[in-house]
Amino acid sequence: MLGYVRKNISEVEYHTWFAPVKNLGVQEGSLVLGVRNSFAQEWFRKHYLELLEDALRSLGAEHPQVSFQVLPAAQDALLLPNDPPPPPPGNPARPAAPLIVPGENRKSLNPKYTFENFVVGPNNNLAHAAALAVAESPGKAYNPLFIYGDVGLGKTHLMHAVGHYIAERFPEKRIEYVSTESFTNELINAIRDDRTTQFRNRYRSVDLLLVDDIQFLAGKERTQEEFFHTFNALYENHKQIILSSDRPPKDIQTLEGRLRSRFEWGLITDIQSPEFETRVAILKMNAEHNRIDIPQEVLELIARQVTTNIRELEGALMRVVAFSSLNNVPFSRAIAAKALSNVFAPQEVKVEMMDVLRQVASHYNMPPDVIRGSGRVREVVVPRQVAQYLIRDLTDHSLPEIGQFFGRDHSTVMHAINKVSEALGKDSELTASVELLRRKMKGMDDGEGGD
Ligand SMILES: Nc1ncnc2c1ncn2[C@@H]1O[C@H](COP(=O)(O)OP(=O)(O)OP(=O)(O)O)[C@@H](O)[C@H]1O
Repeated sequence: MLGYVRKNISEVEYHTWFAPVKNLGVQEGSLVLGVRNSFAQEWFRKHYLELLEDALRSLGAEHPQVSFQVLPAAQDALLLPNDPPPPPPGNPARPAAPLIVPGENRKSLNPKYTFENFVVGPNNNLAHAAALAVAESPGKAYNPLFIYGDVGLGKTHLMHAVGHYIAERFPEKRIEYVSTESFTNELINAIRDDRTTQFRNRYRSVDLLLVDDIQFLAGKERTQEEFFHTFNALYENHKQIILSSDRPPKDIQTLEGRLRSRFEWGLITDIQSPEFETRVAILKMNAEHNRIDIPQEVLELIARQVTTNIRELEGALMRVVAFSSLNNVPFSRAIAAKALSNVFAPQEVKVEMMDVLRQVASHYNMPPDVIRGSGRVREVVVPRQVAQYLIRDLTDHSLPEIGQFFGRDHSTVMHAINKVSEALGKDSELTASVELLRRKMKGMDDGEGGD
């Protein structure tokens, strides 16, 4: 909603009126917004009601209703935004200023970005393990720790998690989190105002320095120079440095060689897009956090729609929640599909090997590991062959890759596929199973009719 509002009013207006608003949830079909005082309440009613209703409409609400409630003074004083404000239009989706939490040494950390709230999966387990190691022995384990990966995959989250962990154990340690953009701007201002000494002292006296989006150093010679000295000062004093980037150091163009080599001194680790199970687990955790009781199958539908960016995945969940509560209907796959249909083009669902195995296992009512195991009885061999056939059919994986997944060689897989192909159309039970599974996997069989 805020994203919509922000596009339609000036930045000043937005900051004056909308930044302090608190979401009090949906009550009897109406979205209740907490505002500071009765003056604001009146102002919102007069000037922003229609805009807010339009915003809800754009999110799929058919009969949007918004009301305003004055917050008690104490709540007002403690007012914290629930989420980082949305990016201004035109900028890539990333949170703006981090949230402020109490605790002297972690002022700039987002309270949500802790290890407890980080779901570990095959896509991020190495980065997670490295971050934990660094958190346990800062300045000793890997220095610097360099985390890279695409947009919205949890780099900032992991960095902050290290910050929280260290802040808790060592309240006296100074922790600084900064985006490369802010670092650059601060430096420019410091030079302009003749305050470079203060600037240097500030960054060279921290115990843990977290720098986000270090790829933006590319082409900025003066900032690189300054960062080089900051890096050296911290490194020599065994202070921990963690850097994030959308690409590994070797791919950052126009980065000075001496900086690149320093970035490679410690450990370089990447985060990949999460696979289906991890996406579902992240959604589940988010739902539990927000005390939303939402069926597993709905989470699975969302996880199939959004496959690459976790920020978007979370956005999709919130969209489904908003859609169903504003329209006062319970969660279902059909409702979720509807809520997401305007934003995410119904896509060919990308199926992964593990998805197929799980579906086949549940169809034949046996654990996935048994199907992948070494058993040779017919009850296991048939599901295994069906799984291999469907993986070949529905994914881009090669025979050797499928073989590896099942711990077998590619000729065994080829044999399995041939067996199933030959039986199709002859063995009616097998044919029905394969067709049912194929439909399920393509997301066509949602059991809800054509809603
Ligand atoms: N493994 C995870 N478990 C739970 N939440 C996650 C996980 N990874 C990312 N998230 C959530 O996804 C959102 C985006 O993560 P984050 O901002 O850390 O991404 P990023 O890689 O730093 O993105 P950018 O490149 O835009 O800076 C955050 O809300 C974060 O909490």
